[in-house]
Amino acid sequence: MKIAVVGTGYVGLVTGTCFAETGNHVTCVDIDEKKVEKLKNQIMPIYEPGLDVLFERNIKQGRLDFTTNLKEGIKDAKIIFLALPTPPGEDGSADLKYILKVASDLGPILSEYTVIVDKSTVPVGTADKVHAQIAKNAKVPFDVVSNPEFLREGVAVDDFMKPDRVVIGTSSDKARKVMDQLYAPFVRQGNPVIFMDEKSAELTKYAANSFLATKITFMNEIANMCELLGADVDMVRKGIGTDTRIGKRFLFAGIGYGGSCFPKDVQALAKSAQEVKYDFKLLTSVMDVNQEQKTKLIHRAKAFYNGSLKGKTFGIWGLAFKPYTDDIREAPALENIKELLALGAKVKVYDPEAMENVKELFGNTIEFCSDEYAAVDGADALFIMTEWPVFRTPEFDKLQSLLRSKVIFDGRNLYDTQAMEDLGFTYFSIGRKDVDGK
Ligand SMILES: NC(=O)C1=CN([C@@H]2O[C@H](COP(=O)(O)OP(=O)(O)OC[C@H]3O[C@@H](n4cnc5c(N)ncnc54)[C@H](O)[C@@H]3O)[C@@H](O)[C@H]2O)C=CC1
Ligand SMILES: O=C(O)[C@H]1O[C@H](OP(=O)(O)OP(=O)(O)OC[C@H]2O[C@@H](n3ccc(=O)[nH]c3=O)[C@H](O)[C@@H]2O)[C@H](O)[C@@H](O)[C@@H]1O
Repeated sequence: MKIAVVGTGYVGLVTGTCFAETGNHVTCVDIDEKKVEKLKNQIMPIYEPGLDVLFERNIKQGRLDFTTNLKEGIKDAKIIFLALPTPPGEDGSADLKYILKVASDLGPILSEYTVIVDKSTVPVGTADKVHAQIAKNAKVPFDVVSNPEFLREGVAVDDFMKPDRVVIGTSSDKARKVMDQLYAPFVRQGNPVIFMDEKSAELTKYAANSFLATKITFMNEIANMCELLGADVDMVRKGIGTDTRIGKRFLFAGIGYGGSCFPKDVQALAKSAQEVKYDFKLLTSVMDVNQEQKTKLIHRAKAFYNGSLKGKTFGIWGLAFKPYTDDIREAPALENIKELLALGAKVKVYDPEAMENVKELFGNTIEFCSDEYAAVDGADALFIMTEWPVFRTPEFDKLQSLLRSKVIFDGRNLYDTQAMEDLGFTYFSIGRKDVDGK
């Protein structure tokens, strides 16, 4: 089948590449000329494990190509995916300007029946808006379908190729058949394609992300209680996660959720609630708690250093919002760096993948180091912000000799507290007992 994907960000690239991998011919369209030039030269603009191999194979086999020209890109396409940004507008609601612009451009250039698919995360009612926008100038029949994406960065290929479920919102039998055929290879393992109406599909996406953000936030609050009561959040996590009604995943306490989606989607759902005059109190709390959680370790550092961080040097391990990505959107590390600089501290950083993206933001106000050990050389303490595997088993001897004093603020609970006590570290983590290295 011939498919067009409009927007070659994370979702567009994974969607396009995976549909090519299952034998379709995919043309990806983007207005960013530099990006399209790179893609044409087989340069992958994002770091996503496993995607590059599929990407190169499908380009070589002639199933995946790129253009900046929408009309050329959608030629003969039976399905057009919109994988466009939906960033927060000034009031926190999802800004639909990118989607509606492409919808209005599509109207006059559709030449036969086409299924247009909202792959972006969009508020309830967007499929209707996209339909109305296209209909203004369309001369041929078409359907607009909602097909939200649930992939996670870092494991995006696996999530896309072997989804837990595929959600498709459509009230058209014709569109349903086309989508069913397209997704057949992805659900051979028996996971379902769940058909529903457009509005329910749109809300399903916000409900999923908001539920997961709430689950994490709940554990962060339990961690805060653990600290006050002397309990251990890792034990509590194991204790409740083994209950299959709760489940083991997304129960890890830390320095708050970040990324390009949880923060914006929780905010957008709260805004949608406001618009229909519903007071979604839970979401407001989730956002407030998450905000406080992000810089929690700085408060602990301030208390440890008798109120002032001025003149101190801190090493930071991890900049990306989570491991296996170079994405720094809403990464807790960024807020911590800003706060440390504002308090007069010096900052040295290392991340296996995200350094270039952070250079664009902080320039020479912080020191970028060649590896994790260089980042702690001469530092007063280490802050751990992202749980990259390389940080899990450091050479503690080396760490001890490089740090000015043996102090670690760990936002991801990477180390065993007893082991840190045995090694003589002063060790602060989340929801567990503090280790006083004296
Ligand atoms: N990043 C993720 O892991 C996930 C994102 N989503 C949702 O998918 C949507 C897209 O997200 P990302 O891929 O992260 O966005 P992104 O910001 O990385 O990429 C969007 C792309 O669209 C392009 N674009 C903008 N206007 C265009 C136009 N008129 N014509 C052609 N291309 C245009 C941009 O140049 C950019 O390359 C968002 O709604 C997001 O919430 C959903 C699931 C996962
Ligand atoms: O809509 C989206 O864009 C995507 O958002 C998330 O995926 P992603 O943002 O890639 O990353 P997650 O693995 O969900 O992690 C999000 C944040 O939560 C944090 N987190 C996650 C799990 C956990 O137990 N604790 C925790 O603090 C991570 O550190 C990270 O900052 C969802 O998991 C995807 O299903 C969804 O498609």
